[in-house]
Amino acid sequence: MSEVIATYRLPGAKGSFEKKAEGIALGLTVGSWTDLPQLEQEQLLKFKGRVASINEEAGEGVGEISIAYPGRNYSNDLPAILTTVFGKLSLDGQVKLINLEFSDDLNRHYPGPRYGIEGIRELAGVKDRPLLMSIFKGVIGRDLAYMEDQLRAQARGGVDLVKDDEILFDNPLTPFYERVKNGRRILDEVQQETGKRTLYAVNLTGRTSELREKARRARELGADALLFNVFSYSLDVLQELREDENIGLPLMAHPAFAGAVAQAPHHGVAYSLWLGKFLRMTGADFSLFPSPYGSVALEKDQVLAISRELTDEPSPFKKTFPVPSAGIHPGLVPHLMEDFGEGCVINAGGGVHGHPGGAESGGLAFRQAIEAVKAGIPLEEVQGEELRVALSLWSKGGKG
Ligand SMILES: CSCCC(=O)C(=O)COP(=O)(O)O
Ligand SMILES: [Mg+2]
Repeated sequence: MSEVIATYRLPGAKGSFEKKAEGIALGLTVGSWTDLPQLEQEQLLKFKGRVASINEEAGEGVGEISIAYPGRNYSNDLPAILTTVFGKLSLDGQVKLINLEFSDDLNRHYPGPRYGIEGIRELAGVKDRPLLMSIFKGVIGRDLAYMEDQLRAQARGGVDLVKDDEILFDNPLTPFYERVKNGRRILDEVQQETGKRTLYAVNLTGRTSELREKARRARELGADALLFNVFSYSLDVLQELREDENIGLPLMAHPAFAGAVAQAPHHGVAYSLWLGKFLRMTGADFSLFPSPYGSVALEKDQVLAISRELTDEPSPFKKTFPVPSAGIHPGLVPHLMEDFGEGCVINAGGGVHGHPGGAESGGLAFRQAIEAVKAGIPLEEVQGEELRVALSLWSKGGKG
C-alpha cells in the first residue's frame, strides 16, 4: 500500500508516548482537537494515520514514535508529503523528524541523481581515488579577469573540480553566463597544457522562475555542472531542475541555510534526511556538508549518517557523492579517507588558496596527500615540497 512512515524523536516520560502517538496519527490526518461524529469517524478511518511503532527508551527521557500516513492523503511530491508528516507538528514544541520511509511505489516517482558517483567519475576521468574540489575565494567585487587567473591556478594544481562559492550570485562584474563561457575557455586551455580536465560548477542563482531557463542556457554555453543553494529554494526546485531533460547537468547541492532546519537538537529535521536521503532522491549528484573536523563542524555520527544515506545500497537511486567540507586542509586527508574512503570529494577553499605557494601549490599539496594515503605512506614522510609546506602551516588533524 502507498504510505510513508515518519519517525519522530521527542521528550517524554515512559507511558506518555502512546497517547502522543495517537494524537499525532489523528491530528495530522483526519482528526482535530474536537471529536468528530461517529459516522464521520467510520468514513474517515481509511485516511487516519497509523501508529507503526513506539520506542520509549530511545534515550534519557526521550522516545521515538513512528506514524504511517496513507498515500491517499497526499499527492506524491515532497511539498505535500513534508506538509503532511511535519507541517503543523514542526511548530508544536520539541519534536524532531529523524526518518521518513517511502513505500516502493512512492519511491519510484523520484528521479535520484542523473549521473551519480559513477557518472561523475566518468566525466572527471578519475576512477581510483577521492575527487578533489577547490572553491573560488575572495571573488566578490572582483572582475572576470581575476576569476580567470584564479581558475587557471586552481586547475593547474590538479583539482578535478572547481566550484563557485555559494555566496557568489549573478552580478555585473562576473555575470553568470560570462562565468560559464570563460570557465569553459580557461579549462579547455589548461587541459591543452596539462592533459587534465577540470570541471567547473557554476552557481545557479536568481528567482525560482528563472532557474530552469538559466540552467538550459548554461548547458548550451558549455557548463560542466551547476552548484545550487537548495535550501534557500526547496527540495522540489532541485527535483524540477533534475527532471528537466533540457538541463541534464550534474547538480551540486550546497548546504547553505540547511542548519536553519536541521541544526537544533530537539527540533526540525535530522541532517541524515535533510542533506542525505532527500537530496539523493530528488537528484543531487553531490551533497556538500560540514565535515566532523573542519571549521564548521557537525558531529561525526551525524556526518556518517548523511554519507550512508547518500551511498547505501540497495537503493532505487544512484549514489550521491559525499562532499565533506569547511576548513579542510591537506593534513586532514588521512581522516577524510579513513572516514569516507575513496568514494568522496575532498573540498577546500582556504586549504587551497591559503597555501604559501598559491592555489596551484595548494592543489598539488592535496594531490600529494591523497596519493600518500593511497600508498599507505605517512604524510610526514612524503617528499612533495607543496605538501611539506602545507603541513608546516596547518598541523595535521588540527583545525585550519
Ligand atoms: C559548510 S559546507 C560548504 C563549505 C563551503 O561552502 C566553503 O566555502 C568552504 O570553504 P573553506 O575555505 O572552509 O574550505
Ligand atoms: Mg562556501
